[in-house]
Amino acid sequence: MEWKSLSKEHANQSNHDVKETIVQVGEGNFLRGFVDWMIHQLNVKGLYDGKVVAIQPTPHGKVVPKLNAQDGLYTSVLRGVENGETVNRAELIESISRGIDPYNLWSDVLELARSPHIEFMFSNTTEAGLTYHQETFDENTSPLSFPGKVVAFLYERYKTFDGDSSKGITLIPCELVEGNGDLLKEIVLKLIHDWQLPQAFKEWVETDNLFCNTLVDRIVTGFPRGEEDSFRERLGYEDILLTIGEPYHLFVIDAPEEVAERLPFHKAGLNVKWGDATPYRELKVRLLNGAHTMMFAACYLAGVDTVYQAMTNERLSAFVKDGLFNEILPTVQADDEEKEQFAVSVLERFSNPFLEHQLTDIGMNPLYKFKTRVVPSLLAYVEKNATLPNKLALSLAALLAYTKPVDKEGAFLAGDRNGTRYIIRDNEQTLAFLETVWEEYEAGDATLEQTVHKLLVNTEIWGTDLTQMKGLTEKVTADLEQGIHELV
Ligand SMILES: NC(=O)c1ccc[n+]([C@@H]2O[C@H](COP(=O)([O-])OP(=O)(O)OC[C@H]3O[C@@H](n4cnc5c(N)ncnc54)[C@H](O)[C@@H]3O)[C@@H](O)[C@H]2O)c1
Ligand SMILES: O=P(O)(O)OC[C@@H](O)[C@@H](O)[C@H](O)[C@H](O)CO
Repeated sequence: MEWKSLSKEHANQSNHDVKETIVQVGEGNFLRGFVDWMIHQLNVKGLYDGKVVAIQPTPHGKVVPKLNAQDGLYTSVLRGVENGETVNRAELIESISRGIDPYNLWSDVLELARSPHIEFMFSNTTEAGLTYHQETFDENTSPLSFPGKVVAFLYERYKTFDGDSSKGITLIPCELVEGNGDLLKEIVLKLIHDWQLPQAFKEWVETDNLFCNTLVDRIVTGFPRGEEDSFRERLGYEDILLTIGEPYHLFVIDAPEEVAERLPFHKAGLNVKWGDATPYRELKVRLLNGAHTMMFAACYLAGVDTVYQAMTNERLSAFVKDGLFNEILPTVQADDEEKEQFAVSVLERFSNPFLEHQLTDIGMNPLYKFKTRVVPSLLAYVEKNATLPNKLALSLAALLAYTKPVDKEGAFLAGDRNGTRYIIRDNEQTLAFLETVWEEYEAGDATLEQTVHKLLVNTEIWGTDLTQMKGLTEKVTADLEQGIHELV
């Protein structure tokens, strides 16, 4: 049977006279399954009246054409257990009006910047996107970096409204980086300096625009590969942007009361907290993201593909629980009951049978994630116990095994699991370093222990010299020699 593609024919709300009030840098799974889903809830409940324009952050994006082909529509499916009940809820999300590819239609972005209605900017460009890149400014073309686009957008707005203080906007970045709002502001100011833009513009950015720190939490696994047929039957249309996630969500936004009034997520029954994100961040990044990062390589190399498969495998789930409860949890500074409860909820969320969270997806930029999400637990454990945490050390060995290249794969490297190729994705410098170090090993110019030493001594990668941790190089070498799948 031929299914119709999702389009405005299926919409419940009219797209006429829509007011575009939110600009969003990013169009990925997470934003669609989280922020845009939340704006939709506000619109539906009459608590907000505005739509989102999604801007593609990099020249390689593939989502904007799909979004526009579907008139900005897509379906969110939330699957899992909520308040003890199994839910499997599909909802047409109508909060996005359109997408813009700024590399082809930069003039559309500038036109948006000139709109008096714009009041918020959301973003999620991954940790790699929220970084400073030196680049030149040409008013007629899109800057390459995310912060560069923000500066160009704000500058156009500043000029259009002649520095009117009421035309500043509230920026709510969702990248999983500590102090994300402060960092975005810092990079924006640095670019304004680089580009020698007027001092008055800099002052307008600093005083009339608000940069908020946030913390986000929801597992969004994206498109349900392999389930296309059953979804067509269920929905009655073809949706190439179907977005699967769990029902659980938490959004912490550090912003003043007036922002909460303009964007009343909490009144729509959403789990949005207004205030300092720091305490939530520590718990979430160390316990949830830390456990994901600790488990992905070891479980993948042991032969399973998804988090759920790992959690339903006796040996692998014992590994995850041991690492989480005995090695990560005691090192996190938080109220005992609160952290225990959070760790229990993490295991429940990982055991969600309705989510197919691919371990290789969690393994994107794995060395960077290990540095920010696991190394703090490793260091704190050794400091506290004067001995190595067995499971975290094993997860480090697994990470090295996972990132050992066998080939190149476009701009990335390829790894091998018993004849199955997977892509090793990280930043350019990290990949070049891995390639060189492992080539020397393969050429017989370094022993395995010397290779592990070369990897662990790199402070750029780990944020610290891991060879200083007594016995770690030897333990990781021994684990690699024995084979990760034997040990987990
Ligand atoms: N998926 C989740 O469960 C989840 C939950 C919480 C937080 N997050 C965060 O969201 C981020 C995105 O996850 P996703 O599932 O939406 O992935 P995705 O692949 O669907 O989207 C990634 C987005 O980031 C952009 N991007 C990638 N590299 C970039 C760069 N160097 N510069 C600018 N933009 C860049 C892409 O163009 C795309 O818009 C993750 O890094 C993660 O920190 C994800
Ligand atoms: O999204 P990443 O790639 O930064 O990390 C992988 C997972 O740990 C992450 O997506 C979690 O599922 C998410 O952070 C839950 O809120």
